[in-house]
This record gives sequence, structure tokens and C-alpha cells, in this order.
Amino acid sequence: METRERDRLERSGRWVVKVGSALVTNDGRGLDRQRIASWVEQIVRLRQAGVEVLLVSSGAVAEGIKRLGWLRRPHALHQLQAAAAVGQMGLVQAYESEFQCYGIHTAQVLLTHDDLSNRKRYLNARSTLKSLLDLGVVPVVNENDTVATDEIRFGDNDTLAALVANLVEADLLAILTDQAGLFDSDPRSNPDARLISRGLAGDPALEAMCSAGAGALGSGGMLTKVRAAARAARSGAATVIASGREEAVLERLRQSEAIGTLLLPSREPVAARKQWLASHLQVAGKVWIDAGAVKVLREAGSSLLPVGVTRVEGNFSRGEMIACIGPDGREVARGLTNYSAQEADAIKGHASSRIEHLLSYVDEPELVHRDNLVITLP
Ligand SMILES: Nc1ncnc2c1ncn2[C@@H]1O[C@H](COP(=O)(O)OP(=O)(O)O)[C@@H](O)[C@H]1O
Ligand SMILES: N[C@@H](CCC(=O)OP(=O)(O)O)C(=O)O
Repeated sequence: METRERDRLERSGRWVVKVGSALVTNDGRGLDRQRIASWVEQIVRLRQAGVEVLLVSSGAVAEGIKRLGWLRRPHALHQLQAAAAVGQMGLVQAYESEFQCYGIHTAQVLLTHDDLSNRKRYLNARSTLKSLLDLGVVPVVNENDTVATDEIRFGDNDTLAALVANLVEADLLAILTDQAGLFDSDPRSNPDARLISRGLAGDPALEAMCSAGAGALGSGGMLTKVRAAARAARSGAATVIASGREEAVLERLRQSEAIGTLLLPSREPVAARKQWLASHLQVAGKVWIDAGAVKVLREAGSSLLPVGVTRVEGNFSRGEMIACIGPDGREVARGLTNYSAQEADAIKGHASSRIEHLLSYVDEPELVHRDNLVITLP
């Protein structure tokens, strides 16, 4: 069973490879040129076998801290941003010079969440990445840490890598980290922890295995990797979490060897526009919906009508992204609202035929139309 599941890696044509901070910087000691050379060599071989590869590399902050001679990671945002700017130079230089040995160009792509939540910029980013692949270039992606503030951040590169996998419709997201994969509990604190070899992306049981927080250099820990797998699955990508220190890890994965943790999509991929909707990490407000609305949204793919709304929170405007929260407090869906918070509050719990009477005008019968709505509950 597992061998057959792993076979899909042999057939996959486009990979996003994400490398974590501790790995790239040799646990903060400075860029691990030997390992970088090894990943580059493996990526070159993958390309020779017909696989297109995009790299998402962390390590700018960790490398910047090392280069600036700081003894510990600062807390102030402006210092972290300065460190990222310094470290990013080292990162791209290292990848560019290693790929140069094989006559392959790299391209630096720095993104913020803002770039992907704006539909026009999202489409631009997508066509640029696809053009780079068509040109045979290896994009090296990172968050644009120097300008990113909390409001426009992805926050961690696992999430960024999953969104990039969605953007280019990758077949595989390979997350290389400092552990052999996902264990049933954190191997740092439990020496008896066992490696999970396979699972379904989005399975809540996987999240429960991850302890909070990351290593000293990383920012997301295992939880963001498991969540990234669920995100990547939305466009049909499988995810592998594996050790970047494992000999020839990428090539062995390609040969279906059972290393790391393979997390497979459990549902059909969602349409491209809905993936963009799902890529919004921030919402402008929330509406609480009743059990009947949860059911029709999830099971019938219906629009959200005002009648199913019980409570409105936040100060959103028409056209902004809002989250729909079920009676149990869990987010069910998110989408672009046709009405502002004030209007939504006035029409909540009412039939759509009453909107005109309540507001003195009517824009649409739905609070969120189904074309602008994506189910986010696994
Ligand atoms: N269930 C788990 N299995 C494996 N690692 C876990 C688990 N829960 C927490 N972790 C921690 O997650 C860390 C990897 O995350 P992080 O430090 O963010 O890596 P990266 O820099 O590669 O993104 C591991 O070193 C490990 O301590
Ligand atoms: N953009 C940041 C990435 C931080 C981050 O997510 O790190 P990690 O958890 O190691 O992937 C950097 O380059 O330092």
C-alpha cells in the first residue's frame, strides 16, 4: 500500500523544496556550504529526470545574526529585519554560486502575504514563477522579511512554501528539516517517539502530535509543517517532511524510498480561484453561523445567506475577507462579503427578501456568494 502511494513521487513533475533555518545555517554556525552543494546537486539530477524545482529557503535571519556577530536572536522587529537583509545576501549568493557550477541560473523571489492576498499581484506572482520555470531557472523564494510587518507576514516559511505549491500547482512539497519527519511526539523531549511514515493531510490527529514552538532557529516548528501539508493538499500536492541531513534525501524520495513522513491529499483539489481565497491568512472580521448554515455550506456548497448568521464581529467593509465560525467556535469557511459589518449586523437572522426593508437597498441576496467562499474546515 505504502509503496504504491510513494510511487506517485516518481511520477511527480513539479516540486517545491523547503529548507529550514537550522539546516541551512548548520545550527546557526553559518551557511552549511557542503549541504547546500549536496541539495543543489540533487536538484540538478531531479531536473535531469524531468522534475521542475522551486526552492523555498529559510535562514536569512539566522545567517544575518551570525554575520553581524550577535550572540542571540534579537526581539526587536527592526533588528530582525536588519539581520534578514544581511543574511539573505549570503543565502542567495550560496545558491547562485552552487547552481552556477552546473550552468543553471537562480532567481531571488521575495514575497509578503500582501502580494498573494491581492488578486492581481497573486496572478502576477504566479505567472512570474511559471515563466522562471519555463526558462529553466530555479526560483529561490523567501519571505520579504525586511518589509514584512505582522499584518502582512506569512510568519513562517512552511506556510509560504505551501502557498507557493498552490500557486504553481506543484505535485510535491518536500519540507526538509532537522528531524527525520513527523514523530508521534516531539523527539527532542521524548526519546521513544516513533516516526509516522504516512498520513492524510489535514488529519487533526497529526496536529495533536506536534509540540508548541520551534527549535532555537526555526520559527514554525512541526505544527506549521503539518498545517502546510493541509494547505498544499488544496491544490492536490502531496507533502513529505524529511531530514535534510539524510544522504541523497531528494533523490531517494524520488525513487519512492520510504523515508520521512508522507502526507497525502484526502480530497479533490479545489478550483484555482478558491485556492486564492484560501490563501488569505488574515480576515477583516468574523460572522458566527448556525448549524443549518454550516451544513449547507459544507455539504451543498451553498452561499451564506444572512438568515444563517447569528453574530457579527469586527469592522469589515464590503469586498473584504471574513471568516464564518460554526456554533462550536471552529472556522468553517471564509469568503468575500457583500455587506459591511454594520449592514451584516442589521440583516443577520433575516430572510434575504427582508434586506431591502432593513437597509433601504439590496446589493445581493447572499452575505457571501458561493463563488467567493471556500470551506476551510478539514
Ligand atoms: N511531533 C514532532 N515530530 C518531530 N518534530 C517535532 C514534533 N513536535 C515538535 N517538533 C519540533 O519541531 C522542530 C522542527 O521545527 P523548526 O525548528 O521550525 O524547523 P525548521 O527550521 O526546519 O522549519 C524539531 O526540531 C522538533 O523539536
Ligand atoms: N524568512 C525567515 C524564515 C523563518 C522561518 O520560517 O524559519 P524556519 O521555521 O526555519 O523555516 C528567514 O529566512 O529567516
